[in-house]
Amino acid sequence: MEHPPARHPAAPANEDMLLRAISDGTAAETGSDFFRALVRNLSLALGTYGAWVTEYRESTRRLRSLAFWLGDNYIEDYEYDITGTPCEVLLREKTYLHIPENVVELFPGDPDLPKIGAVSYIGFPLLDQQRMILGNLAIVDRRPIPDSFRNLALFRIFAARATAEMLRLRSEAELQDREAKLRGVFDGALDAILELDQHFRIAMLNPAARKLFAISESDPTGRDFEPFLAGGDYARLHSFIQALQERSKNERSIWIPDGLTVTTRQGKTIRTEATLSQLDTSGPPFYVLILRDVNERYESAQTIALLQGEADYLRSEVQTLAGHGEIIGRSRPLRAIMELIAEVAPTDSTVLLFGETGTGKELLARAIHAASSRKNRPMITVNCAAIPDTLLESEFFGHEKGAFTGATQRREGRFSLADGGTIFPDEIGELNLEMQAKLLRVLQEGEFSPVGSSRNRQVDVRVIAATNRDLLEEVRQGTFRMDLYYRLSIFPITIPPLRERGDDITLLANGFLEKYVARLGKRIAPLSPRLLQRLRTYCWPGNVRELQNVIERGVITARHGELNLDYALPHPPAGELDPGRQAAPEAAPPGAILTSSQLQQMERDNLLLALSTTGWRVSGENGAARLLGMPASTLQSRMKALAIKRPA
Ligand SMILES: Nc1ncnc2c1ncn2[C@@H]1O[C@H](COP(=O)(O)OP(=O)(O)OP(=O)(O)O)[C@@H](O)[C@H]1O
Repeated sequence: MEHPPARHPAAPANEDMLLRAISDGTAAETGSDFFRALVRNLSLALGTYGAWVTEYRESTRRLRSLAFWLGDNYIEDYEYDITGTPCEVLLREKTYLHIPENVVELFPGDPDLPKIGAVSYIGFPLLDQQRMILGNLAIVDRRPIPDSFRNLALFRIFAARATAEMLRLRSEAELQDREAKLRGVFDGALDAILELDQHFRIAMLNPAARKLFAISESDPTGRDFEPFLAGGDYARLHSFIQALQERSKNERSIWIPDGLTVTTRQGKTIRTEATLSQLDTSGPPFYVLILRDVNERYESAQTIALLQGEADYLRSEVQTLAGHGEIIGRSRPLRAIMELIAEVAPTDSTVLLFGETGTGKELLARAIHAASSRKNRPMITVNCAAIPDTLLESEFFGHEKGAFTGATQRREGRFSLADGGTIFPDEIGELNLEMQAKLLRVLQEGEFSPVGSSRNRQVDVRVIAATNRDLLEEVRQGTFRMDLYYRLSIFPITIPPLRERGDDITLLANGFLEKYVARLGKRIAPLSPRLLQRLRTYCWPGNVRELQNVIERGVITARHGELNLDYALPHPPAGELDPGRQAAPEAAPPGAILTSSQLQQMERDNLLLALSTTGWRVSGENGAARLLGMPASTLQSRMKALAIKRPA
C-alpha cells in the first residue's frame, strides 16, 4: 500500500455546514459510489488523513473495504485480518471506539498503523437489526483527535446511513440470487412455460416452449397466442380463464382436462397436458400456461385402444365370419346383383342393401368390401337392432373415460375401428332420429365426437348400410330422416327373397348339405328329387339363413343316411301346407298324459321351430316372440331355461 503525505485540511465553519457537506456529497449516490463518496467526504469534512468503510467476513475474521480514502486517493480492494487491530476491539465491543493518540503503541500487533504514520483512530461498528456485525466505518489521522461530541454524532449518522445502504445492497443481492435461481428453473424446465398477458399475447416463454412451438425468431414476445392453439382449443382456454376468475384468489390454478392441442409454426399439431394459472399483481392479471408434450404417449395409447378395439371386435366376429363364405347362386336376379356389386365395389360410394331377413345382405356387403381398395382394412359391422338405444352412440363413436356411469375406460367406437375401411350398419331402419342425425353428420362431414368429448374426430370410412324395412315408407311416416335416406341410397341394391330366386334353392341346399356333412362327419345321400321338391315349395320367410338352418338340423337328425326334413323343416300354420309336402311328424295321441320332460321337449321344439322360421330373430316385427305371442324377454328367459342356443 502506498501512503500519501499527511494533510491538514481546513476545519469546517460549523457543524451544520459539515453535516450538509457530507450529506450533499453522498445523497445522490448508491452502491459502491455511495461508499466512495462517504469516506472521501467524511475524511475531508473532519480533516482526517483517512477514512474507510468495510464489510466483515466472519468466517475469515477479515474486513474488506467497500471504499478506502487515504491522503488524497482511494485505496482499491483493501482487506485485512482484524487480529491485534483497533477494529478487533470495535467489533468485539460492538460500540464506538475513540483512540485520541498513541494508537501505534496501543496496538503493536497492527502492521498497517505504523506504515501510514497513524496517531489517532475513531471507529464505529455497523450492525443489523439483530446486532450482527456487518462491517465498520473508521477514520485515522496522523495527529491526535480530541474526544468530541461532534465526532460521535457524525459517526452515528453516517454509520446508520452506511448500514442502511449495506442492508439494501444485501437484499438486492438476495433478490438477484433468487431471480437467477428462478430463471434457472424456468429455463431448465422440461415443460413448456408461457406467460400470457391479459390480451393473450406472449409475454415470456422458456426454451422448452420455443422448442414445442418450433419458434426460431429471436423475440416472439407480444405475439398473439391464438394461432398456436389448434381447433377450438383457444375458445376452450378462454372458458377456463372464466372458470378461474370465479375462484377465490389463492385457488387460481386449474388443470385442463383433455389438455390442449398446440400447433407448431410448421403446422404440426401436438397433444399436451396443460395447467393454467392466473397471477394477480397490482397491474392487470397475467396467465401462466404450463404444457407437457404427451403426443407420443397419446398416440401410443390411441394405437393400443384401437388395436384392443379391433381385437375385441374381431374376436366377436370370428363366429359370424365362419358362416360367411362363397356366394352360391346362378339365378338371373343374383347374377344381376353380382354385376352391380362388381361395378360399385371399386368406387367409394355409399351402398344401401334392401332385402328380407337372411337374404344375404351382410354376405354381399362383405363381397363389396373385399372387392374394394379398402379390402386390407376391416369391415366393421354394427347391428343397429341388437344394441340398446342408450348404447348406440357410444358403440358408433366411442366414449371417453367417465363419460357415463360404467365408462371406466376410454373406448374406441366402430367408426374409429373402421377408419380406412368400411362400416356396415345393419338394420339401419332401427336407428332413432337422434342417432340418424349423428350418422348423417359423419356421412356429410366425415367427423364425429366420442361421447363425453368436445373434440371432433375425422375418419375416412365407406358406408354400406342394410335394412329389411321399406325406408321410403318410414320417411313418409316421419320415422326416418329424408336427408339421411337420400345420403344412404346413392347406390341402392335390392336383394330378392329366396323364393324368387328359382333354382338357387337347389344350389344352396346342396352347398349347405356338403358343408354340414363335412363339418359333422356324417354320411348322407345327395338330396333326392322328393326332398328338393319339398324345399322348393316351402315359402322361406327366413330366406337363405333359414334354408341353411333347416339343412343343418336335417343333417343332425338324419335317419338311414337321408336328410331328415320331417324334423328340420318348420311346420307351416294350418292351411298353408303345400300340396307336395309330406305330413307333419307324428303328434302325441289325443288324451295322452305327458310327462314334464315330454312337455319341456314339446316347448323346446316349438320355440326352435319359431326361431328357425324367423332366422333366429327373437324380437321385432319379424321375430319369433311375435309368432309365439309372447314378450321377447319371456322368450329369451325360456331359451335360457331350455338351453336353446343359436347354432354357430
Ligand atoms: N347366396 C348365398 N350363398 C351362400 N350363403 C348365403 C347366401 N346368402 C346368404 N347366405 C348365408 O345365409 C346366412 C344369412 O346371410 P346374411 O347374414 O348375409 O343375411 P342378412 O340379409 O344380412 O340377414 P339379416 O337381415 O338377418 O341381417 C349367412 O350364413 C350367409 O352366409
